Amino acid sequence: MLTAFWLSIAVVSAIPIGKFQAVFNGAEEKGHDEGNFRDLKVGELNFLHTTDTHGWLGSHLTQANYGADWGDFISFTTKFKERRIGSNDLLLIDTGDKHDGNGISDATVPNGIRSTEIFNEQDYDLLTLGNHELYTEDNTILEYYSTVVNDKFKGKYVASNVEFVTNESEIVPFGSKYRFFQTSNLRYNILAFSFLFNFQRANSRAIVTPAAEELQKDWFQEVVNSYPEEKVDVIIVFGHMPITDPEEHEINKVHAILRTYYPNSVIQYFGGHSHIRDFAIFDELSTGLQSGRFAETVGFLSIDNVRSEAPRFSRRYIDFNKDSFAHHSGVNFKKDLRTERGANVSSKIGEIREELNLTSVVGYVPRSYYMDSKPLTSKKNIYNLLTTNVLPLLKSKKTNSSKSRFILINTGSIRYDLYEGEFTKDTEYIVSPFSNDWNFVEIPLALAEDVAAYLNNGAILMTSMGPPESRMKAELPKRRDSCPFIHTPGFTKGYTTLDDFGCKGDDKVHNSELYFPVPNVVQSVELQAGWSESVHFVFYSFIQPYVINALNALNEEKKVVTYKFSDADCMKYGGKSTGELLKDYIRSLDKS
Ligand SMILES: Nc1nc2c(ncn2[C@@H]2O[C@H](COP(=O)(O)O)[C@@H](O)[C@H]2O)c(=O)[nH]1
Ligand SMILES: [Zn+2]
Ligand SMILES: [Zn+2]
Repeated sequence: MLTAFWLSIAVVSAIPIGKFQAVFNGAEEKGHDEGNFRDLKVGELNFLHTTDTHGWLGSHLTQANYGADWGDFISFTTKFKERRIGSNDLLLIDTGDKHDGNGISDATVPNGIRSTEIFNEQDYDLLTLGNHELYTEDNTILEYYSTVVNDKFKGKYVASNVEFVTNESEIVPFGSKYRFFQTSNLRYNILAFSFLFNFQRANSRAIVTPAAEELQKDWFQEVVNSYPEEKVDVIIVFGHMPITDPEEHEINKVHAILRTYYPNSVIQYFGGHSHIRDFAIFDELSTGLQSGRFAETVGFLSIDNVRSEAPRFSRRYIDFNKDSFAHHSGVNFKKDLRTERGANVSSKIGEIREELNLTSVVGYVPRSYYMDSKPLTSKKNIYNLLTTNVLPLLKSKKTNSSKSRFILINTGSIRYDLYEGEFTKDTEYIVSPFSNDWNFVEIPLALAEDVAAYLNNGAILMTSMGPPESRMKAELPKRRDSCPFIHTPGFTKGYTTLDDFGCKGDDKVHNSELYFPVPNVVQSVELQAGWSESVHFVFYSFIQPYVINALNALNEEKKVVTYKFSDADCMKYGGKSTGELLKDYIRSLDKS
């Protein structure tokens, strides 16, 4: 397999990049190439952006690159504002997905109830929701009543294309449809919108309208009438929507619509959902920033000459650690970074960890297992571990050892590498946070044996089955040249991000990570000797629609059965979750 180095990707923009490079001349910043920091270029209007934090508020305990917690982040933004911004302006923005992926958010019922208190300690100027706030009613209700209507964020929580169904079954906006305000120092007139991507799996308490459709509604026309171009300095469009979207191009459609009303305005995008660091040039007056995932990154963007015809944009991806935070906020030592409020939040996080027993040890992981920096065939690949040693441990009342069995999972159900060392209660939520039911259908082997291949070749499924970042990485081979592959003794592994401004966006030079493509689904196969009329085909309830679709498409072609598959054919299989089976496997290693 050709080794595909993961470095990130260029962006599909509406107009040939070459044109923009002339406008953004010298955009490829002259960042340092040795082991010290690439600095931030503070401008008139500055932004710090987070997205897809997924409950990672307590730092990455095993990765120093991301060793700051939410309290340190609060200290950083305070010090950064005090010491670097001066008479300019700074806006803090978040673009959703705030649980599902860490014990601090997921070890409570409902998940997020304690982590939301911590998250909301940050003084965001603009915030919104992601699809993970809409999978379950509990999460949606919690998000609405704890954050949307929280006085602290009055007017600041914007969701232009999402509505909430209240307890009284009334349909109301999920926050503000837009926000018009002036920045505190330079009094820039800001018009802000927020769009969630076209997420169609929302629970009954929320309604999502595709962004382009939403912009046809009267409310938007009224906003344009109230705030015509001459009254607006900058339009901010922030939301849980990828900045680079090679499949749906949703953000490009939004941009084209806004440009018909605001042809000469600066439009600044902040995106999320695909879990990558990214920066895109949309046109001479418009760029987009995306700031990774899991509190590994604070995205920085500045705009200078805001009111001119040639605004200048600068971006930086800040590693979420105290060295970076101290350096960029201009304090000499990490100890000087701490603020009282930040310190209080950090100690609250420690209390929650204790209270939720997150540090309790289940077993010991003898070696690290990776999602995509080892190939699927490697014993160090986590999907290889699951399909070989873990999924076959699944037992339930339906298990019939005389029957062949397939167990299929979507690779997006695994959220993080499994590192060598203690497997704690937190590890289960980090690696496999979704509490999915196991369902099954009893089908002929002739159909069962082709389902995985079908699901792995269906491009349409890319957007909702695989790990979020893999959707973009899979596009890698079609992109422009990648960045130099860095392997320098003493450097730590981390991100080297290729974006529309080149390869020097990361605030530190890191050794590059290898990347190997990840399919949409993987499966364990247990074929019993002898011919068995039918097999048990077991799968996550989350992917049931895709399994039914695959069976009917395959049967259309192979004519194995004379009926169409539907939900009625799917039965509960039962048994332990993948996270629990993984714990059982790790415990068994201790005994051997
Ligand atoms: N097996 C499950 N996979 C799930 C579930 N909810 C989400 N997912 C996976 O996550 C991505 C979306 O994650 P995001 O952070 O990019 O929004 C999705 O495409 C699935 O692959 C679940 O309940 N079970
Ligand atoms: Zn996410
Ligand atoms: Zn998302």
